[in-house]
Amino acid sequence: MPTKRATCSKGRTSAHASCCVWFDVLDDIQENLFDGGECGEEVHESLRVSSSPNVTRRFKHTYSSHSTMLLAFHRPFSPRESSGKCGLGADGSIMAHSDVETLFPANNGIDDIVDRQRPFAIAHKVSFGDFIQFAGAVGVSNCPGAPSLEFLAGRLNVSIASPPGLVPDPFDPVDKIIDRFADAGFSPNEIVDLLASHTIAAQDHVDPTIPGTPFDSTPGTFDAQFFVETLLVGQTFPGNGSNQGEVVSPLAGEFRLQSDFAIARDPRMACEWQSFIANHNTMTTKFRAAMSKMATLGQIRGLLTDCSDVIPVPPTLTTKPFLPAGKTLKDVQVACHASPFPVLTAQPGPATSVAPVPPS
Ligand code: HEM
Ligand SMILES: [Mn+2]
Repeated sequence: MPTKRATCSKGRTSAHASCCVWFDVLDDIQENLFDGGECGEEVHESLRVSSSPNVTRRFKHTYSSHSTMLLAFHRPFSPRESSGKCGLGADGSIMAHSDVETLFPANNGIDDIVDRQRPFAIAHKVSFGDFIQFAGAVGVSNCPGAPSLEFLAGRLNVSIASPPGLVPDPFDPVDKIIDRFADAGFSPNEIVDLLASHTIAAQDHVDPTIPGTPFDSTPGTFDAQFFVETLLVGQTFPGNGSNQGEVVSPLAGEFRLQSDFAIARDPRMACEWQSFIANHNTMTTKFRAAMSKMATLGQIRGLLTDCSDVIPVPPTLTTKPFLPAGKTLKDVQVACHASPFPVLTAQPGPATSVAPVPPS
């Protein structure tokens, strides 16, 4: 029997009438937080994405997945254990308690986005916890190649500030990172799944002299380049030399986190890492699943309403993973020995440098 869909603003429909408010939030943030929501189709194929404010920045300024991670690590106190009073977990505490949580070193750079998001949540009378997840899903949907993320609404606007030290730092040893994620219920492979996010990411604070330095040559595209380029032999620092949590990168203008370098080569995770290079669909499917899991930590799924039909469908990816110009297979430090390294075409021409992501 066909169920009747609720009609929301501008004739859009949702399975649940209570989801209609999110179409209005969508319009507002695409226009006023994401610069019109155009995640530049022009971005998707180029390492020279820098001339327009691109999706990486938007992603950061709307998402800060580290806030989600932070929330995720509230896990030890589930709603049940805390007598149902506080919706701990993905509860929006970073927005309600930004005075405390954005000071944690691992949340470096998150304060500005939290401050920019908060008024939207208040204006639309939605909870901080819901808003953070929604903005993340909408931000990702602006990136070509990304999955359309699940979005469930209904987190209470009640939270307590997180204790420090729960979110991993880029200089943490792999064992410690695995432990932190395990505390939140994530397997080593799921860490890799979540790290697909670093394909649309840049650093501002590890080396503050070169803000906007991306982790792969295509920070405007949700592709597998991050998984390719982290396996290349490192050569130079893009900025002023070695910083805590930084190791040499293979391309001028590209930044490499020590944690990404180490996880890519760790025998527990190397095959998951390599598998995404040849299979974009696996990468996005697993990223979506891990993000759903993270977004509902500390929540009871059955008490939330599925508003995923409000999230836009991301543009499709038209590129395939490649070896950056000047690189050959010999430059790849293959770390998975269970399956052959995928065949990649090399970008023609001389080596080029990766353009920084401009501040918005
Ligand atoms: C393995 C643990 C992780 C470590 C050690 C780590 C570390 C970092 C660091 C140091 C930065 C640069 C921050 C700055 O200087 O501004 C960064 C950026 C970023 N990370 Fe992670 N990360 C981890 C996992 C994750 C996860 C699980 C997600 C999302 C699911 C994520 C999403 C991002 C994004 C989107 C950015 C880019 C922000 C921007 O473009 O400005 N990271 N990460
Ligand atoms: Mn990319």
